[in-house]
Amino acid sequence: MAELEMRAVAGDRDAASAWVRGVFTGFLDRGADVSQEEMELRLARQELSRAVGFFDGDRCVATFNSFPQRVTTVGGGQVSANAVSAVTVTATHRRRGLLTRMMLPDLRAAKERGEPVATLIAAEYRIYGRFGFGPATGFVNWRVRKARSGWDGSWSTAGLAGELSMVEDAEVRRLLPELHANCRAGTPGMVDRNDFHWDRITRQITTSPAPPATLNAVYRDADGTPRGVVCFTVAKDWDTGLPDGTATVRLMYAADDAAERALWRLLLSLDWVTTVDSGPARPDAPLPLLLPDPRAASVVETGDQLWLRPLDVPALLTARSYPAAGELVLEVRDPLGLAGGRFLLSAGPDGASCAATTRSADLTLDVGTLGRFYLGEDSVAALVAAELVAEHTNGAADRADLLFRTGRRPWCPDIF
Ligand SMILES: CC(=O)SCCNC(=O)CCNC(=O)[C@H](O)C(C)(C)COP(=O)(O)OP(=O)(O)OC[C@H]1O[C@@H](n2cnc3c(N)ncnc32)[C@H](O)[C@@H]1OP(=O)(O)O
Repeated sequence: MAELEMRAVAGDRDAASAWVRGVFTGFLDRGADVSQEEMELRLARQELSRAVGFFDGDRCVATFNSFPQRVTTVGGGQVSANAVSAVTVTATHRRRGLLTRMMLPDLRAAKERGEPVATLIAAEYRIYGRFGFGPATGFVNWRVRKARSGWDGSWSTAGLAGELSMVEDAEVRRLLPELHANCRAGTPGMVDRNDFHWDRITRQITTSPAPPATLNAVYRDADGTPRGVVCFTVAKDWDTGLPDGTATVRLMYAADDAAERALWRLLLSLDWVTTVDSGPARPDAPLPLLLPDPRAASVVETGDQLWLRPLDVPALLTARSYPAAGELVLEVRDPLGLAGGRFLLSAGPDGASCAATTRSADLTLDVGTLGRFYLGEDSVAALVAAELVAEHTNGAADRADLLFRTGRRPWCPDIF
């Protein structure tokens, strides 16, 4: 087979259309199903300025995109990121290095632009570690069997400090940008989204695969300010003559604890529903502890969500806050030669500095491993136990945990 060449698709309508169909094929959807209307929407509204692909004749057989993103860090700051998305290589062209040929120049360009980190949501665990990405946030999918939970039919949403109301899709669309921004501000690991995304997930525009039609509820605090939203589906089941339905959360944003509790309470108090499936929920959601018998909530699945690829260690480490004072010398290995080196982090509640140093290292780790604890997700001591971090100074892992760990775990509810 002749050597294929990588091309940018921005500004070339035919190439961009083939690229969109290539993404569908690569994700095992039918490119032929992209309607003319959807193609026009995607070409007009999808951020394709950095999209590249490999073409075999007219067919786009490999796709890759990246776009600017803001990620909330610990302490509520924001870091600029290079978000990687729409990575596909069609089955006919896999394992010939096409992904590698798209990824490497993109990471180098992000580094040149000065973005401290690249991000993605990994379809499969084993794809991206080799490129220096590490999983930085996780999720837990809970299944609550209400009959086991202490539920006696009397649960309701009475007595909340605020108010819940059912709303239609258009109202969710109207409220989502502000709700999401409020939630994002206090949640390390959350990323910004654009209007195209909001239009799609609230079905204001028709795209495929279509998001499921949902029931929607909004929680407003005592001042009437929207603080949370849940969109859920209900599979009704009366086969046995008794109601045995399942409610599944498709989207939930809560800007504070009261909103989060209220939304779970609504779901748990739905009549006809005997099972509540949380979908990929924040890993430390209060859901099980809201139940008289938390064992009624069983873990269906756990997994990783946002992956981080540090590109500039000092810029990244100084973009978050630290609850304690301390110093740490990190030897960061980067086989791709983008972000490696030995760095001294001097951190404290009033700020942090980080710069290259010749001091001997306390800890040695691969660049992707930094992604694992940067937002407070993994414990460094546990990473030492797993031999993902080497500890050279006694107590250095514990010191790192005092600096990096957070009260609540980071959380990225969005797939991009
Ligand atoms: C951010 C996102 O968009 S996530 C979505 C990722 N896309 C998908 O999952 C769609 C289906 N899969 C695909 O499209 C392709 O298989 C891709 C994109 C994952 C990989 O593309 P390829 O061009 O085959 O990857 P490439 O040939 O560059 O592989 C580089 C290395 O990664 C390895 N690798 C690639 N994919 C996988 C995988 N799924 N599991 C394990 N290893 C993998 C290859 O074996 C190769 O290893 P080597 O260098 O030791 O030989």
